[in-house]
Amino acid sequence: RKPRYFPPGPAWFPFLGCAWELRRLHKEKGSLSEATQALATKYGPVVGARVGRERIVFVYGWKAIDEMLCRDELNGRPDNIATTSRTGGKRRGIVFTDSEFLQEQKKFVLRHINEASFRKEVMREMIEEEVRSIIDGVTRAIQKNPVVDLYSFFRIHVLNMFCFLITGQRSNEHELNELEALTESFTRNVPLSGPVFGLFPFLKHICPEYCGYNVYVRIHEKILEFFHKKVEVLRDTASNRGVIHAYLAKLNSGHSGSSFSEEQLLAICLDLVVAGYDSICNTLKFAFLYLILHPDIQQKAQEEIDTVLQGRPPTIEEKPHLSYVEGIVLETIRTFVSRSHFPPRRATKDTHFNGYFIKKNTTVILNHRGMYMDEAAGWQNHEDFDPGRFVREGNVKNPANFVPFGLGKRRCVGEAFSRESIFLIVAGLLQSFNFETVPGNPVTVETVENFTPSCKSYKTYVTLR
Ligand code: HEM
Repeated sequence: RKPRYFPPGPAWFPFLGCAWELRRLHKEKGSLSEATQALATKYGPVVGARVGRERIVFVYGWKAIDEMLCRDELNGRPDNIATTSRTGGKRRGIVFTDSEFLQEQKKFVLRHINEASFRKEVMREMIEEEVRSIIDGVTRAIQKNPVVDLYSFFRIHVLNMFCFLITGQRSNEHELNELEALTESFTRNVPLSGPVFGLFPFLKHICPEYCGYNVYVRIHEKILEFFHKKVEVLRDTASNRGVIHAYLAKLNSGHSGSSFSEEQLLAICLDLVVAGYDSICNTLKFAFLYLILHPDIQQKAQEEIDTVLQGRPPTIEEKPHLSYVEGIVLETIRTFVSRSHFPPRRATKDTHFNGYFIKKNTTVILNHRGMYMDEAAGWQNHEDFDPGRFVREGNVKNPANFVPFGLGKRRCVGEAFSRESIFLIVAGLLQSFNFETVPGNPVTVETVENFTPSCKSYKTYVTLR
């Protein structure tokens, strides 16, 4: 039964709740974020629903989400079979934990990621070298055939950057291929909307293979096992870099606190790769899709790169002078995130929001679309790809209502790493090549919903500049 003062929404039917209506809207609109936008249009910015046994509140629009992001009692994460079966039946990691446990672990990881990433010369050099390797790879490929799938070039190099962040070491080709296959399988098997057995847990007992439970557990076990092997190798290696090393040092210090454990370390590695890798790769996939669709934007960025860099390779130090290229990065991130929701939240106690009652343990889902694809939130011509909206008088302007990495205690831990690595790859490739559509191969910006939003695979006609 609906609790009193629960937000308005579609009718609840026995057993399924509103699952059928959500599925219908999803099909009709083509994406989950547009489906929940349609609910907001009908019922208002805060919509109440039930799917299976879960009560869900969907929140839409900048005003409501801005308020919600800073409410501590709405900062939890769901505690259900989907969030625990990924890590041996216990809540571990960062993405799906909360309370004091999360605070202690997140503080530690954030400090080490930020130290390991762009403030450290060695990480910066590593990323710049990976960008050079992408450029070399594309240069070699187009000598044989100018039509290439750029995405396949990014993936392995971006993965190498991640492994470096986590392990402090370069990974060999065999390891990268193994992790690449695992993340590929993860993306294919874990939908954007979460696994169906998370909402209908009994399916795990009736049809564990068919409902995706077995593959879900298997794939997480394999990724954890990959990092377990890494930890064993790094345990006896003298190094002062990478999240694993810092975490092991903390465990051995005798002052680690009860939330620290080796199982938790493995879950953190899993979270970093799963939460971040696909997001960076798909943002890059969208960036080059929009660039081939807008030769004028490409040309303007190249003129800026040529004027500022005078042939030098792009570096992070030069970023403030390449505001239009940074505009491309921000505009791509805007179009990428607006195709999805924030990771689900949970009310950690009974509370009121926008005049409605939200019971403890209700799942709360915030829609990015209403924050960045809506004139009401201040985005004029929001469907257009326009990097200029982030540039004013030659400087990057980051509007206060542009928070694609979140705000407050649950803010993304990979913001700096993402922004810098995407910038270096986009600037490096634009400096070296021209990108065009392939004649006879139409491309589309339609959303494909994998674990993170993506677009259909496309090929690019690439020539050296
Ligand atoms: C384009 C790239 C990315 C975007 C747009 C993005 C966006 C986000 C957003 C919106 C959240 C949720 C914030 C919230 O719930 O309020 C989040 C959480 C998170 N992100 Fe990212 N992210 C990106 C890349 C990365 C990378 C590269 C990493 C890892 C190095 C990463 C690790 C995480 C983690 C661990 C969380 C969970 C934080 C928490 O639950 O407290 N993300 N991200």
